Amino acid sequence: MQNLKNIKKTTLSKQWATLERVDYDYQFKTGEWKSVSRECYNRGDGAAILLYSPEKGTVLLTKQFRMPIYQNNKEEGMSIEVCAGAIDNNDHPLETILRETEEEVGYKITNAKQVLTAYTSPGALTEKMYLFVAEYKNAMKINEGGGLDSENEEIEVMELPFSKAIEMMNKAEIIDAKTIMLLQYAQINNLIIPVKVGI
Ligand SMILES: Nc1nc2c(ncn2[C@@H]2O[C@H](COP(=O)(O)OP(=O)(O)O[C@H]3O[C@H](CO)[C@@H](O)[C@H](O)[C@@H]3O)[C@@H](O)[C@H]2O)c(=O)[nH]1
Ligand SMILES: [Mg+2]
Repeated sequence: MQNLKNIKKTTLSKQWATLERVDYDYQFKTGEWKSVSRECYNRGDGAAILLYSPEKGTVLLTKQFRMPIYQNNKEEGMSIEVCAGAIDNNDHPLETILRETEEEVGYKITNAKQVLTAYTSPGALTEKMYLFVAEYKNAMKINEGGGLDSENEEIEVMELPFSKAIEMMNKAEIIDAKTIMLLQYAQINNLIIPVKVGI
């Protein structure tokens, strides 16, 4: 970029993830150069997946306690989300999401389709998320899911009619951005057509 120079990074915190302050000079459209400072939180990239069953008309979601949400609103700490996980250093997003599907919801899927890519909060986070969809079937269930005890995860698996998930999204009971993106993707693309009884 021609309108960006003198980038200087200062690490403000380096623990679980890294918080950096980035100072830089940016040339605005008027031609004027200005010094700008932005804090960037880096916890890597992520992958998420909407697991759906066209036969049953259902989706598999998770429910877990999220401290950052609780910090914002004490009433909303238990978050309903699609299965998701952080991408380990050199993993491919697909490998990550197949592993997370086993750990969090207990299904062994072998394939998934990447449908969207999204920066989840570009004013603050470096995180890019790879969003997938995949069909699941009862025969693919290999364990109860729930996440890893060793990582202090406690994840409730929820199997819901797709229509119920959409209703929960519309009533702001589902308020996680990646989950909303994927539910709306499924809606727009008619992934789950309601079963018509008696036809
Ligand atoms: N000690 C410690 N552990 C942490 C911290 N933050 C996360 N962890 C641990 O790191 C693991 C993260 O679990 P994942 O399933 O890999 O990620 P996630 O929390 O579900 O995050 C997913 O969704 C996020 C929200 O949309 C995404 O930000 C993220 O990229 C990912 O896709 C969990 O075991 C959690 O205990 C922290 O600050 N300290
Ligand atoms: Mg997770």
